[in-house]
This record gives sequence, structure tokens and C-alpha cells, in this order.
Amino acid sequence: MSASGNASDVTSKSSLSQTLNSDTPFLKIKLYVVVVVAICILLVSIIVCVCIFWKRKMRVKHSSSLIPLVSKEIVEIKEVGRTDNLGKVEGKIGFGDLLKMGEIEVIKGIEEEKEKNKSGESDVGGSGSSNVSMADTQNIGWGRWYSLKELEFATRVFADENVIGEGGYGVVYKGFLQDGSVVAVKKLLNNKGQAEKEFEVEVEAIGKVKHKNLVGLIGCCADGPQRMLVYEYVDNGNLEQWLHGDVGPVSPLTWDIRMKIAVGTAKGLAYLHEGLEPKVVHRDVKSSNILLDKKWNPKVSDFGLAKLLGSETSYVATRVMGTFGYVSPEYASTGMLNEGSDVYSFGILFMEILTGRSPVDYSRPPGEMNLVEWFKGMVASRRGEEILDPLIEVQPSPRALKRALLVCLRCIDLDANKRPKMGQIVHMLEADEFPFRPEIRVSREKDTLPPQGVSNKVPHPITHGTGSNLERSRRR
Ligand SMILES: Nc1ncnc2c1ncn2[C@@H]1O[C@H](COP(=O)(O)OP(=O)(O)OP(=O)(O)O)[C@@H](O)[C@H]1O
Repeated sequence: MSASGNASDVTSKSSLSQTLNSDTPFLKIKLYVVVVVAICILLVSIIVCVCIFWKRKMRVKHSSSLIPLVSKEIVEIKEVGRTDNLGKVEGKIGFGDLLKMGEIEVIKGIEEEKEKNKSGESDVGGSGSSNVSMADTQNIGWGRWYSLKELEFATRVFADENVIGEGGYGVVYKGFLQDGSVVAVKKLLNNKGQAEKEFEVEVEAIGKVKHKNLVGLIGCCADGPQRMLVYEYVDNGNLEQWLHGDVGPVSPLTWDIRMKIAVGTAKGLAYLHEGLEPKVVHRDVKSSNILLDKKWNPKVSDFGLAKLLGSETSYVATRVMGTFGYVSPEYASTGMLNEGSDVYSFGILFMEILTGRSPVDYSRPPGEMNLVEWFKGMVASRRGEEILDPLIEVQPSPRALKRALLVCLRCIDLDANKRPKMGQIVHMLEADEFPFRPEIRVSREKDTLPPQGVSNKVPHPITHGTGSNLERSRRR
């Protein structure tokens, strides 16, 4: 390069630096400051644009399956599981804190699933009830939309041989998906409007609920006017069939199995009531809605009647739904609905489990047709041991029976506010010492009650409930 060229270079550089050092008219700020700020703003804008672009791209990707891949609940649950040692979490559960209890149940399920997956014996729900593979579940998140063709293939075009049963909302078919998994397909009745609404409620509210004691909704299908729900298949019938079907002279439902079913059902309902926000009231708790797997794990099904509720409020239902014999008096008469109505229905269900009797049975003598009235009368006249299902071969201990009777009576308290919460019921059924406190157990044992009677003079350490039906019935 020539000397004149170098000189002109130096001149242009110095004039550039002079220009940059010059003051701008705006507040006399140096030009180079303005340039630097402008470059920064440009860079930030580019970064923001790139971020927005990627976010949008991700959203489009997720919305393609319509159902979110991972529910809020599951995200929260996973976080709990990740940060805490499971044993530690369990130790922290407060008796009234069913939110955590629900989470722990699911965490356990997730952990069990992980273990099973490693050893190659995967099943959804952790109970051996479903054949949906873990890999598939991961692929679809908690649910997905199925095409009509897929479900036609699965049910052999809704063949009669595949029909499992029929309920108020439609026919349920057993289905075999292409990947070999087994499902229950509920083909909803085609009455437009209400069915569609119920469908939306089920899909939105129930699809994201996962608990080992709740039947999982794994997908759905909307094709023209046809609406279908795809559930995990639960392979051992429902509780009504086992309680009232022909099972021979000795029921396979031993006392321990019945308690397992009652506790599991209570846990499932507690999760709906206390583990979700907004909470879910089932509205149709009854024995045919308790499905069982081969290990007698109960799974609460049929969320067709469930409505989401805002917390702390009662919900006036547009129409009273539920099943005769299980519906709480206040729900039947006023339509006022809250989780207390489910507690009442659970109380009736629990009585049914203990006695093997239907809530209303017209084939029985007049004084025994109504289960609640008969049950209360038997306890009041201290004949508690006689209420047990005669098909139970091995009798429970008097203490276990007392506990069960007391729980039933507290659940059906006419004053809905005095009924325990489902979480408290779980604790009552599981706690070893319930319903006694050590310091007064001796005096209690001297009480005039026979072994089969129930003492409820001692307030429950959690609920401090008083004035149950039993107390009233004993005063009579
Ligand atoms: N996920 C499932 N796995 C296996 N069987 C199921 C499943 N869901 C429902 N069933 C069975 O299908 C039948 C019909 O169930 P559905 O829930 O439609 O009606 P229901 O509970 O009998 O009556 P309602 O509609 O009045 O509640 C029942 O026998 C039930 O046990």
C-alpha cells in the first residue's frame, strides 16, 4: 500500500473517531453512546423475536394433540418426587393433608412403574389392571385423541361380543389397540347437547386426573356426532358384581379385602376432593362404579357426573343426578352439592361392603328394605355383629368392626357439616389406635357397650366430631 493511501486511512479513522466523539443534539450525549445503545437494543430485539418464534412453534406442536401432554397435577407431582426422598415425604404427611397423600400415592405409582419398566413388567396404574404399555403412555402423555377407525379396529367395529356393559351414558366395549394394549371404550349416546357437554367435562376435568384408585381416562374420540371415551381396562369386574352376584357360599371378598377396597376407594375420592384444584365431586359413588383388578385394588370409575367446583363453595346442580339409595338427603332435596354428598354415598357404599346388602332391597322384609334404617337400628340395639355379610367366613376383630361401623355412621350424618372429610376417613380406617386414645382406653373398655357396639364418646383426635348418628341412636 502507498504512503498516500496510509495517510488517507489515518485521516478517515481520526475523522470517524471525531464524529463518534461529537455530541448529539439530544442532551449532548456522545454519538458513540447512542450507537452502542442502538446496537444493544437491536440485539435484545433479535433475541426476544427468536424466543417468541420458538415458543409459538412449541405451542403449535403441543396443540396438535388437543389434550395437553402433561397435566398441571402431574408436573407438580413429579417435582415433589424429584426433590424429596419418598420416605421423607411420607413422614411429613399431616393427617388432614390429603393433597400430599394423593401426590404420594401417585409418586409411588410412578416409582413402581419405573421399577417395573426396568424389569419389563410394565402396566399403567401400578396395579396390574391394565395392559397399556408404559412406553405408549409416555408417548401420549395422559391422553390423546383416537380416530374412529382406530377404535373400530380395537372393538371389531363395536361388536356385541366386545360389550362389557351398559350404563346411563352409553355402552362400554372392550378394545384391543394396535399396539396390543387393552382398553375400555365408552361409546356415549348420540343425544347432542347434553352428551357433548358431559363429554367435554369428562375430557377436560378427568383426563388430567391420575391416581392409582381412579380409573384413568387415556383418550377420547370425536367423529361427527359420535363421542367416545377410552379408559384403562380394569380386569376383574365391579364391586356390585362381587357383592351381589352369585359367588357361592363363601365370598372371595374376605374382611381384609373389603377393607382394602374401602380404603382404596376412600383414597381415590379423597384425591378428587382434596388433591385437585378445583376439586372434583364424583356425584355417583356406588358399587357398580368401583372397578376391581385381580389383586382387589379398587378404582373409582364413571366420572360422567363429575363437575368441577370452585373451592370452599357448594354447587347448586342444574339437575339432581346420582343413584337411588346412595344420594345424600340434602342433595336429593335441595340440589346443593359438595363433597359431603360423596361422603354420604361412600357411607352407604361402605355399609354395602360390610353387610353385602343393597342400599334398597325390596325383596327383604319391610324393616330391612332400607339399608340405612336397618343398619342404624341394628347398631342402636347393640347387634352390630349381626350386620356382617354372612358370606364372610372369617370374622373381624370386635375392634375392627367397631371402627368400620363408626365410620359408616359418621359418613351418613344428616348434618353434612359433621361428616368427616374423605381424607379423615382414610386415616380413620388405617389408624391402628382409632377410635381410642391410650389414656382413656381402659375406662372405655369398662363401658357398657358390647364388643360389637361403637363408642363415639371419645372425639376423634382429628375431626373432634360429636353428635354422630350413633350417639343419637344410643340415646334413643
Ligand atoms: N374401564 C373399565 N374397565 C372395565 N370395565 C369397565 C370399565 N368402565 C366400565 N366398565 C364396565 O362397563 C359397565 C358399564 O359401565 P358404566 O360406567 O357405563 O355404567 P354403570 O356404572 O354400570 O352405570 P351408570 O351409567 O348408571 O353409572 C359396567 O359393568 C362396568 O363395570
